[in-house]
Amino acid sequence: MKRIVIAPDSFKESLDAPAVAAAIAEGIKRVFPEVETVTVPMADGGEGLTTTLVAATGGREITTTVTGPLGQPVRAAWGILGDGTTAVVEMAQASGLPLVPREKRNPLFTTTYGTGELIRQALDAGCRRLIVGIGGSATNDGGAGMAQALGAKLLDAKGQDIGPGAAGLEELDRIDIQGLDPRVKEAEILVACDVDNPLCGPRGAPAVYGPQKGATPEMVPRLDAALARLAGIIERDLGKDVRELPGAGAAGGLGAGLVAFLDANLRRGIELVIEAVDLDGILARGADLVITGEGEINRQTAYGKVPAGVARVAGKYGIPVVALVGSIGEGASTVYDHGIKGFMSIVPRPVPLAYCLENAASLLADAAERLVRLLTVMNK
Ligand SMILES: Nc1ncnc2c1ncn2[C@@H]1O[C@H](COP(=O)(O)OP(=O)(O)OP(=O)(O)O)[C@@H](O)[C@H]1O
Ligand SMILES: O=C(O)[C@H](O)CO
Repeated sequence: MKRIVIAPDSFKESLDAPAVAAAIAEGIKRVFPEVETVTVPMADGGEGLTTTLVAATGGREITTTVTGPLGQPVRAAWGILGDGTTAVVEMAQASGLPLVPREKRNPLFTTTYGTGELIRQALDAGCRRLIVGIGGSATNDGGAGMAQALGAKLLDAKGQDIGPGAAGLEELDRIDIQGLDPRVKEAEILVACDVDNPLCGPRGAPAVYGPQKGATPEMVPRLDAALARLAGIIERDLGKDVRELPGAGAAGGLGAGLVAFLDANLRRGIELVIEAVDLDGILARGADLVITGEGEINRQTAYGKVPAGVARVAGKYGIPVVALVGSIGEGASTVYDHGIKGFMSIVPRPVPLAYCLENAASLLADAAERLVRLLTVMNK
């Protein structure tokens, strides 16, 4: 073995993607110090997009204070990529679920206003190409708050600005985008969606992701009706039907709002990241092996998660792909049909999850060492 490309996702709640890649590289070097390890941290649209793209392109992060999901000030980072002109904004930084304490989670009231403020800051900095990562949200406002932060008017029947969250959408009567920040029109906005759900209905944002944000079963139809109301008024006042677009339902309907208000393009997050880090270019130079990974490998993995995306690209160059994972979930074996030749858990013995989360870096390095030792026995 001469060259190994390491292209993992983050392990949620334990390690970000650059740390996962570094730990795997360390484990390989213990056995094969002479092997070239190329670390390419990956992401989809959710948490970690900014760190990943900034690290991959040699860009920089800027930390600022914006309006959090409940209206409180929060510290949030956005990035300028290595090209100096592309901004990366991650909604989870401003409007993400971890920013709301469990007992306060209520998508009727949470807003994406802070995400709009981050977009405005990127425009202020002169960026006219923006990658907006959406996923991991605390919100269900269809991007209404984001649009308000950028100057759109969302008005109730009395001509007053509607309040925050899905509850505000219930009062929505009309939309006026005349006051929208004019720099939005000059900008190319690409959206990295972590999922491809439509806005409403059984596969829509409230039904599928509402409960994790604190929605009770009774609240879900109310949230769904609020987004349907927004979509209807968008169609009437802005002439766009955003309901069924894949990704419209990502981040509580922010996908739909970004298309409606900012004329953005929705993309699968993993595909956008593959392009941004030039995974094709890296693999075209050849490698003996690609190691990918994620916190839990399961049935979802095959549907556009990082390991499946990495395997698709590696497949073009005939490079075998294996995965190191925290947990092996239900349906994990479906990944064999998507180009992943094998996977191994980093868990060493029956230990509590908390131990694995805390010690993920050393467990990963040990597992990487075991993996490459196994992979080479037949070649000796
Ligand atoms: N170090 C670890 N050891 C064991 N299991 C882990 C570890 N880190 C994460 N996990 C498991 O992975 C789960 C998170 O999965 P993952 O990191 O793949 O994120 P996800 O929720 O599937 O989101 P996405 O893949 O879209 O980012 C955790 O709930 C936990 O069960
Ligand atoms: O934010 C959310 O609602 C989920 O991550 C799906 O996008």
